[in-house]
Amino acid sequence: MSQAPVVRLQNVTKVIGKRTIIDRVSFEVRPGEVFGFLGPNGSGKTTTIRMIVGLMGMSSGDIHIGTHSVRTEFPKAIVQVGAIVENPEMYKFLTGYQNLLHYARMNPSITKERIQEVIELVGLQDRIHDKVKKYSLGMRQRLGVAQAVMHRPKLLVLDEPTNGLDPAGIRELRDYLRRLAQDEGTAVLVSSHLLSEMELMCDRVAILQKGQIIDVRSIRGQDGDAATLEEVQFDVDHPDAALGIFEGSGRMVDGQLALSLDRAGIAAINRRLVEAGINVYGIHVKTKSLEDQFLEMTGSETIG
Ligand SMILES: Nc1ncnc2c1ncn2[C@@H]1O[C@H](COP(=O)(O)OP(=O)(O)OP(=O)(O)O)[C@@H](O)[C@H]1O
Repeated sequence: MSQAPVVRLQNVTKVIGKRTIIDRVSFEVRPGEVFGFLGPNGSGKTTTIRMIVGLMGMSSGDIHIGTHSVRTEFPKAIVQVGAIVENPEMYKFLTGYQNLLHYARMNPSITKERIQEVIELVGLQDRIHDKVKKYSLGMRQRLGVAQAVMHRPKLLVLDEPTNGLDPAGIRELRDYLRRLAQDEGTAVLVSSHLLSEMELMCDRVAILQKGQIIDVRSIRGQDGDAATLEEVQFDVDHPDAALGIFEGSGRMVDGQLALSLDRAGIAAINRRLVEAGINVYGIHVKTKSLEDQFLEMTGSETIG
């Protein structure tokens, strides 16, 4: 909790014509965290990701990458990002290695040692000198990730990276994304419409529905075990002020501040509210599995 977020969305909104496609979306991803952006098809994941990487403008709100605003300091913000949003462009008649060399030439800070490092990171060392046209989808994706992280971005963004992968490919993707987060401290943001995949891969997930974040919660404890987290509502006299303190992790439910917390978290949040001069009249704990919540909120057809 103490580390400054790598990416921070604050009330990001996108209006197209008369439709609000993205409605006040706020969340943050911290260094070394694999963060899932989960929602049914059409909920607005791609639109949000396109705004993060500057492929689309925001109607209101802001996104910071580190300390730089995507709105007002785009060049400084985007150099800290590696992304695969559409299919990565690869030269199929070149080898994987030649493709990486080609991209490395555009950035003088990328050394041969770094290229070797990213190849090992994504586990492509045995096939890197084969032509890309011989690669499976999973291998092409690894090459795409290797290319996206060569310049050591603080944030890696992948839109629906599990699409088309078989279970083994998904497991491999999970393993190397976790390695990247742990070894290099990269913050990883991945979108998916499949809860089962997000649960395997992510530390935390935000659930998006109809352009709104309806939940942000942790999936793993620091030791890698599933954390026992609960939805906790704080009945307070100034809910808006309380929400302001926990922007990014808190949300408003029935006029009350709601957060996903473990037992220690409940006590800590209560203390912070009181210290901020906010009166707490009640604390309500609701235990529900992520799957239960996701089903309830978005309908069963989207569960993988
Ligand atoms: N340029 C656009 N003009 C109008 N509507 C748009 C535009 N782009 C996206 N939308 C609408 O915004 C909503 C969110 O789309 P988006 O592609 O972001 O969803 P998604 O969660 O990524 O879904 P999927 O997984 O199907 O790609 C959809 O209802 C879509 O029709």
